[in-house]
Amino acid sequence: MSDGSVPTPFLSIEDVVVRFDIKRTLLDRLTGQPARAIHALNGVRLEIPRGETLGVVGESGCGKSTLARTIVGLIEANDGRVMFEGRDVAGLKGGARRAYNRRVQMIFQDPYGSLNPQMSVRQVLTEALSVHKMRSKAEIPGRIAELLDLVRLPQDAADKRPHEFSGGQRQRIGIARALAVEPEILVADELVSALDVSVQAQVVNLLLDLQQRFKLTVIFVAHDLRLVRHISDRVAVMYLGEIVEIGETEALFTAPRHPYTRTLLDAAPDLDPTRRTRVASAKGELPSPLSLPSGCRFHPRCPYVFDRCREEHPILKAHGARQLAACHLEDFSKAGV
Ligand SMILES: Nc1ncnc2c1ncn2[C@@H]1O[C@H](COP(=O)(O)OP(=O)(O)OP(=O)(O)O)[C@@H](O)[C@H]1O
Repeated sequence: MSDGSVPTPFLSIEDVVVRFDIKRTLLDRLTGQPARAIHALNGVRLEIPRGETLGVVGESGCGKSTLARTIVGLIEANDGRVMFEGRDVAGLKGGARRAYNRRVQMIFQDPYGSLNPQMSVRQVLTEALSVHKMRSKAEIPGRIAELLDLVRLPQDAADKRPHEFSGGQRQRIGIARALAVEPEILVADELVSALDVSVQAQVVNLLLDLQQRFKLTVIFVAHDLRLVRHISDRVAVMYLGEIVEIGETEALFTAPRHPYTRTLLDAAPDLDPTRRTRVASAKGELPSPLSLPSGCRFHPRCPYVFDRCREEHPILKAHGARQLAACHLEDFSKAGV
């Protein structure tokens, strides 16, 4: 509590803006082209309570990975703040910063790329345990055995190297490495998208078990809506660097409040569309993040567009107790097209 009455949010993302500047070429300079930037995050605002699993979905290029990387501190925001237990992460120094880096762990899509091929699993885990001084030297072998059990790998895995494992097993090693430092938040960016479908469910169920066992807060970035529905308490839908809808998982999946969410759900083959009223879908391609549309960023593709959408940027507003959506229509599913 900050003043004895208002609870301090566990993790809050406050109007975060991230731009990637594009280097001007010689030709750009000669032809007087102005400097340009990719607008990857355009004012993302989000609070994540302790213990929640938040799914983050949206088309490729909408800023999911940028958001994940900004939360763990791999990308610095141009504007806005990431607040952890009421403190601005950008301002954390020394021991406080190291503590944040330990408490918030990222698991990457490609464990092969993030695991040193020369190191055995034992060395990988020993390194993780030593960097953050999690255990004394004498305690490390016991902790490694425990971690292998936790991610359901056999004990002899400790002396093997990454190439001796399947993709799913490597992903378990990545999870064990993250767990070694006893994090409170796990940020999983496309954790299973490189794996076979049959293996995906096993790894996601493992994550779900670990989340419950250690009361972890999980940010689960994924394309696969079926998996997101399975694992998440709430889901945030991103479009062109903004959250256009956020809500409790079942509410959002059964009665989406933003036309873009509906488009995403309609495009997912293995969700049951018969439970939703059919409405019109988005048209066209995702606009370039180099030059954002005016008003509602979704308006050029929205089947329900009207004048206000072209001019006024909608903010997230409540639809009942369980959802927020940034759309000028009160209820788009009742609008005529
Ligand atoms: N390091 C970078 N330099 C320049 N542009 C970048 C960089 N990282 C991301 N971008 C751009 O920022 C935008 C958002 O990318 P991001 O990877 O966050 O989207 P995403 O939703 O995670 O996509 P995907 O689902 O394909 O991973 C894209 O236009 C992308 O090309």
